[in-house]
Amino acid sequence: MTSATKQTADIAIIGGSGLYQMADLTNKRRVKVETPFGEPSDDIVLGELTGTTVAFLARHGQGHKFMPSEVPYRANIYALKTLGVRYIISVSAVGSLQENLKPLDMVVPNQMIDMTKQRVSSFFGDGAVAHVSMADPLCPAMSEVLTRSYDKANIADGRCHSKATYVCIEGPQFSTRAESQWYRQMNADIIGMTNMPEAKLARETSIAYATLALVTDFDSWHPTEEAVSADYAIQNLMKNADNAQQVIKEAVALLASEQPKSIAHTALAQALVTPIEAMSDKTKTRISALLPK
Ligand SMILES: CSC[C@H]1O[C@H](OP(=O)(O)O)[C@H](O)[C@@H]1O
Ligand SMILES: Nc1ncnc2[nH]cnc12
Repeated sequence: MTSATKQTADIAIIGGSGLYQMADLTNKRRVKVETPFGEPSDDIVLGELTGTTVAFLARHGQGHKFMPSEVPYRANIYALKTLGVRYIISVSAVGSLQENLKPLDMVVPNQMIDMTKQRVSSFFGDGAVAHVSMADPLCPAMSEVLTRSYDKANIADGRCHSKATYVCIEGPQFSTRAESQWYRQMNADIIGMTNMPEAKLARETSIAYATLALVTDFDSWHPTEEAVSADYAIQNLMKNADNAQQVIKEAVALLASEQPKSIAHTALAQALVTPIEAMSDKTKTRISALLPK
């Protein structure tokens, strides 16, 4: 099968707020994927980017219909797994919790703190137990590719920072000033509402996952900068969406040519506690895409 007609992809992009499509994707075909966990946020768009087939999924759906708590995270990740995806580039708007991370900067975080409260964060259960390692929640090899891609893209505005901690809140409301200060005391650097449980679920499916975070605001802690509003964040995001797509293009080319090994690719092999033979047929069917063949 030529890459132009492939219905599978090695690399996926999950586009967050403000990134509902990729301008340079060619030969687009929309794929509806049903999963045992329901429907994904939207059709998945397969297409070619710099000669490589990629899968694009708008996290909040076209028209931004799903709140962070409502995003069907399990269906999204499971659907990408069934398309053969091994690398997910997650693109996200974030607030800055540090003076040196400024709107229009990009950040490739390496750590996460999960402060979400009402999200299902595992594919397991119903007689199947697995405990994947989340010590390094974002794939180090892919993150290194993202920072290199930023340098290759020659972005005129802002800077790129790495080794930062992303704190994920439930939302949809932004944080109070007291909460924002508390996250700073936790040594969090950036704040968002979506990358958990996405990163946990990706790890359970053995897909490498890394984040390109676009700084849009100073959240609510800053003594002189305006406290974040959706309008303010989206205006800054729109200024940076084209730049993000240039970085993604470089990253896709590097991932396709280098195919980096990821700690995620073998994550489930070390984590499954329940023998497959001990699982019910119903459970095995439900998580079949995850289980070793
Ligand atoms: C519109 S700003 C708040 C919104 O943006 C971020 O979403 P995403 O990670 O999908 O870019 C943040 O988590 C909130 O959902
Ligand atoms: N300050 C903020 N808090 C949570 N999510 C965000 N997304 C963009 N800015 C944000």
